[in-house]
Amino acid sequence: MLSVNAISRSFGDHRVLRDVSFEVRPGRMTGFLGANGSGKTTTMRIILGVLAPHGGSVSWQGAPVTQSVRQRFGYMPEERGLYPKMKVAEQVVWLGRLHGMSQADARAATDRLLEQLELTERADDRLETLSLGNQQRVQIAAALVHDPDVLVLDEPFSGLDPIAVETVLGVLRGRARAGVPVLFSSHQLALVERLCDDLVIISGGAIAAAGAREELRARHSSPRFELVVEPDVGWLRDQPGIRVIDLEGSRAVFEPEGPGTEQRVLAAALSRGEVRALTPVVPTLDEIFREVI
Ligand SMILES: Nc1ncnc2c1ncn2[C@@H]1O[C@H](COP(=O)(O)OP(=O)(O)OP(=O)(O)O)[C@@H](O)[C@H]1O
Repeated sequence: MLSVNAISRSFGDHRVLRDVSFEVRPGRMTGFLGANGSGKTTTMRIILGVLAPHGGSVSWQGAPVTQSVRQRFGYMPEERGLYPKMKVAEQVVWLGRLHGMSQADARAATDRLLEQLELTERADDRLETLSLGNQQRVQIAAALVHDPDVLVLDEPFSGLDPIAVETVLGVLRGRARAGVPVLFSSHQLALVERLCDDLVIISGGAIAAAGAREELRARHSSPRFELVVEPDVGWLRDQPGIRVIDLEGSRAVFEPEGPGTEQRVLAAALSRGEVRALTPVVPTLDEIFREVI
């Protein structure tokens, strides 16, 4: 497990991170969310040792992260640092070699990754001749070539079309299933909602919420129900013990003020006519995000 333990960091007088702690668990995709400037990239840079924290530490498997441990991390930085004039495969092989791989192992891993990322046909093209989305896939290959123990990816899905998102997602999920902790930042909440197991939400340099996605959902949801009836649900406004959130025509969303109240509402609805649905409403990640930041 990768643990971030109470890290803090300032730039001049600007305190950018305050006591940031969270865990990235093996085999899980952890989404790192926060508004622009909230401290995601700074946190990731500290995890990778590109930047030193002013307080706190980062540990891997319970021990402080050293440079040799970091050699086994895979990082996709915000500033995409590949060489535009170098050929795609040559570049990924070279990065594998920098991580200590033999030429043959780096070549085999590169070929495998380029195939998984659907880039085999571009292997001998210079990076600058690829579309931005394809360059982004090469960045993913560069982060993964040495089969890292931990993956830290800054916005790996930005700029990818929906098909490319699925391709990259398949590759990352494969690594997670093999037991690798994967931390990735993203502003695409619908995407994060679909693909992450755990969430870390940072706001103004401090952790606003962290935990398993479903746990966070449960914690941040006040029980709400959607009721759909025939013909009209206007009578719901006069029901005691509930708060009507939204009502239009035959559909309404309400919050029961006490346990079991929704059953009384259901009985009232059935006594008036046809009930099409009474469904619990689960908050979206977008709603949770707005609530906690
Ligand atoms: N090298 C630096 N020098 C001065 N200030 C910095 C430096 N790096 C980051 N900051 C400041 O730290 C704050 C957090 O920046 P950071 O890049 O970590 O945010 P972020 O959450 O990754 O944002 P975004 O979603 O926009 O990428 C910002 O106010 C930024 O201006």
